[in-house]
Amino acid sequence: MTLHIDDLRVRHLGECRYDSPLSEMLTTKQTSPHYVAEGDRVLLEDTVSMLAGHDVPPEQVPSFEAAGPRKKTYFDPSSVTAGIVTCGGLCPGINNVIRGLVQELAVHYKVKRILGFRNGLRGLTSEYRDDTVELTPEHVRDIHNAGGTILGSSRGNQDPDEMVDSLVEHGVDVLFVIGGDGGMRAATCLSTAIEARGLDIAVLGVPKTIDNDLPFTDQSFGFQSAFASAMDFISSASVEAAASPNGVGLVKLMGRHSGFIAAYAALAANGADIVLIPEIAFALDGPDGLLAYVEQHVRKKGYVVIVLAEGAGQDLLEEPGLPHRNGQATDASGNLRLGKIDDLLKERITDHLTAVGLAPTMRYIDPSYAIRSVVANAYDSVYCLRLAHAAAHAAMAGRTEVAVARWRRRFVHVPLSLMTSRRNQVDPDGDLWMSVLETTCQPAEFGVQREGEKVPSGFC
Ligand SMILES: Nc1ncnc2c1ncn2[C@@H]1O[C@H](COP(=O)(O)OP(=O)(O)OP(=O)(O)O)[C@@H](O)[C@H]1O
Ligand SMILES: O=P(O)(O)OC[C@H]1O[C@](O)(CO)[C@@H](O)[C@@H]1O
Ligand SMILES: [Mg+2]
Repeated sequence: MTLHIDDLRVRHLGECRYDSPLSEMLTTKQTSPHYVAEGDRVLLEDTVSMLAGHDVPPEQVPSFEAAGPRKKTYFDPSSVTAGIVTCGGLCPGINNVIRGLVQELAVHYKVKRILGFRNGLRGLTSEYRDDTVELTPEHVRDIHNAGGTILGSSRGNQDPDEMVDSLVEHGVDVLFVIGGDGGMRAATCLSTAIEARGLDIAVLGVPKTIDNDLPFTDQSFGFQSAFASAMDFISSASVEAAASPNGVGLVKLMGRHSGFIAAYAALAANGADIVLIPEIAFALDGPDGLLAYVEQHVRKKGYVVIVLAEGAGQDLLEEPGLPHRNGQATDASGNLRLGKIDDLLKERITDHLTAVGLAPTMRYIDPSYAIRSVVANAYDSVYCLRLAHAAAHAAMAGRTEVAVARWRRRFVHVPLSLMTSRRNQVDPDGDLWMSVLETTCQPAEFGVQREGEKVPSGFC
């Protein structure tokens, strides 16, 4: 997808006319390796060859608006009511973001009021819109010490107009939506409905997902805490498998369409022999298939450790996502329910190893929600706080239909249209997957050949 600078432009509600309470801090600020001055932009691409591909002057090269405080604000802070909503699956650090928003808005901007809508976007429907919670610095002082979200979350679709009615009823001027891809889509719908009614309400997204599947952000908050937690389960599976006759350690991790948690956790644990992710198809049978490789491993090493992303190998299940597998084809938000690839692998590996005289001891671990309900680690805590600051500044400056993100280590404004334009996935030709292959020594693919390519039989 080739992007033009216009694709990266951010919507403004209007001219910034009020002196920002932070303006004094900004008087001497200039762009440096550690700061991007107001008005400067952050490049989308970062290699010489990619930049050389654009035959345009530097100011037209695709770039993001830099995040951060402005000298002037669009809103008069003292008259602002802010709303916060958290939606979708849990993710470490949501409370940190809520806390950071409340502190920045209350302490520095001294906004009039901050409302938390409860239980996700459901909290903006007519039925639940009065079940709000007033958020103050005192209220949020210690919430970063707990996982989850103090506001609650949910899945399920809501009518944008009904949600806008709730914002109007509560006099909300800026709404912060902390959500994943679905949440960012919902924020876009809300913003469209707000614009259609000619209302002056800013909608800001703070991208949240342990799957790290949102684009145009280096990594999403909470991802690091989640894969650090997943790492411990891989280590446990390795210990168990190594101590068992023909041990098979199988760890299933979250990751519907993107295998980042599996890849990073496996690298962190550095004890996995095989990593299977949704982005790379694999065959079970045949001389280059997964089962033959597992057998070879168990014969040579005595055990094998497999890290499996939940969305991997869905094509191997007869009817992926169909009702009989999980009761319903999709969840309340329309996300496809996945087939149980872990069940298939357990069965096929056990059958295969038994047939070749290596009856296995299966050590299966599904940490499931345990990795996303943890408290944010120190890195994520800092990251969440800084994202919250960036979101508060963007809102007060009248930016709307935009998400805050960290891009190549700088904080930037990403139009929601871009945030929802594609999915971030592990690139089979990228250096992350190369590191996984170097670490596990597994072949680049199991029995599935790309056109005109010979499948290598492994590095080690
Ligand atoms: N395409 C869409 N258009 C409008 N709203 C949507 C859309 N998809 C999801 N939503 C809304 O966004 C909310 C969150 O979506 P979803 O449950 O998919 O989680 P998410 O934000 O993607 O988070 P995660 O994937 O990390 O769990 C849902 O309650 C739903 O109302
Ligand atoms: O059971 P829930 O809450 O729908 O969440 C499950 C999904 O949420 C995620 O954590 C994030 O979308 C996925 O990895 C996982 O499949
Ligand atoms: Mg999602």
